[in-house]
Amino acid sequence: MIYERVALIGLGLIAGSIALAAKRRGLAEEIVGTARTAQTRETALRIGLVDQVFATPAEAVAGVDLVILCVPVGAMADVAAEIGPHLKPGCVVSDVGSVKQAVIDAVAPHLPAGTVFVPAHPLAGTEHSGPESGFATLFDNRFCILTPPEDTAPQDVARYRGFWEGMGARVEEMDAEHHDRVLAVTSHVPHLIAYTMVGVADDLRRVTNSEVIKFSAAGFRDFTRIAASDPTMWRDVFLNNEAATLEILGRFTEELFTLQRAIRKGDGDLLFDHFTRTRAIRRGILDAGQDTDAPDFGRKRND
Ligand SMILES: NC(=O)c1ccc[n+]([C@@H]2O[C@H](COP(=O)([O-])OP(=O)(O)OC[C@H]3O[C@@H](n4cnc5c(N)ncnc54)[C@H](O)[C@@H]3O)[C@@H](O)[C@H]2O)c1
Ligand SMILES: O=C(O)C(=O)C[C@]1(C(=O)O)C=C[C@@H](O)C=C1
Repeated sequence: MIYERVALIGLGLIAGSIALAAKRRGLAEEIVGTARTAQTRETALRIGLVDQVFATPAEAVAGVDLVILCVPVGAMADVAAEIGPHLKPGCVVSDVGSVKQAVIDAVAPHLPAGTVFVPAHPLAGTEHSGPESGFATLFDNRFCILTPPEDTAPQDVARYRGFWEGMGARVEEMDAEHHDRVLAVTSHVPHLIAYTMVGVADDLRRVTNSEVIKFSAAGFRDFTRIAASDPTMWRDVFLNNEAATLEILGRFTEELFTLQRAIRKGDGDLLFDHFTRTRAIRRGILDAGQDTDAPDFGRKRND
C-alpha cells in the first residue's frame, strides 16, 4: 500500500482505470470518488470502482492522502478552487490532464501551503468515456509523464512515481512546457488531423451520396476511432495548449503544401524520399520496443 485513502475527482475512463489498476496491485487502502451526476456516482459504486462516493469534491477529499483530478482540462481550476480549503496538510494533489502548463497555472494557486502538487499525464487512453469504459490494464507498459514543480520534495515525487509504476506504467519526468510541445506533436495535432479528415469524408458522403465511410480502408478506420474521442476533452486540450498546437499546425500545413505541389508537378522523387524518411521513423519506434500495440506480423512483413 502506497496511499491509505485516495480520492478521484471525476469518474470517467481514466479515473475508472486508475481505480481498477490501483486495486489490482493493492496500492491504496480505500478509494473514494465524486462525479457531477448521481447516475455516474451510482454506476461507479455498483461496478466496484470505488468504495464510497460523495456528491461534491469538497466532501470527497476530506482526510485523504492523495487526490487525483480526472476531469477535462478546462474544469481543473473550478475543482481545485472547491477542494483547496478541504485538503489535509501533506496531502498529495495530482491530475491526469492531457496538457500540463495550463493545468498547473489553473490548479496551483488554489492549493494551500503544506500540500504537494505532482501533475501527471498517462499516455494511454481510448476513444471511450465514462466510468464503465475504465479497465485495469490500461496503463500497463505505457508512459506516464510527471511534471512536478522544481521545489517539490524528491521523496514526494518518488512516492507518487511508485504509485504509477505500481499500476504498470513507465514513469518519466519533464518540465510542463516541454511536455506540452512534445504532446502537441505526438497526440494533439494528430487528433486534430483525424477529426478534420473524418469530417471531410463525411461532408463528401453527404454531397455525393457515395460510400466513403462504408468502404474505408484500415488506415482511415483508425482515423474514425480517434475522431470518436470525447469532444469536451479535446476542445479543452486545444484551448489550453494553443501556442504549441498552432506552432506544430503551421509546420504541418507547410509540409502538406510541399507534398501537394509534388503531386501536382508529378515529382515522384520528392514523394518517395518523404515516404522513405517517415517509414524509417516507424521502424525506429518498433526497434526501440516502444509500440506495445504493434502486431508482430507488421514488423516481419515490412522488414
Ligand atoms: N481519454 C484519454 O485518452 C485520456 C488519456 C490521458 C489523459 N486524459 C485526460 O484525463 C482527463 C479525464 O479524461 P477521461 O477520458 O477520463 O474523460 P471522461 O469523459 O471519461 O471522464 C471525465 C469525468 O469528468 C467529469 N466532468 C466533466 N466535466 C466536468 C466539470 N466541468 N466539472 C466536474 N466534472 C466534470 C465527467 O462527468 C466524468 O466523470 C482529461 O483531463 C483528459 O485530458 C484522457
Ligand atoms: O489511443 C487513444 O485513444 C489515444 O489517442 C490516447 C492518447 C494519445 O495517445 O494521444 C490521447 C490523449 C491522451 O492525453 C493520451 C493518450
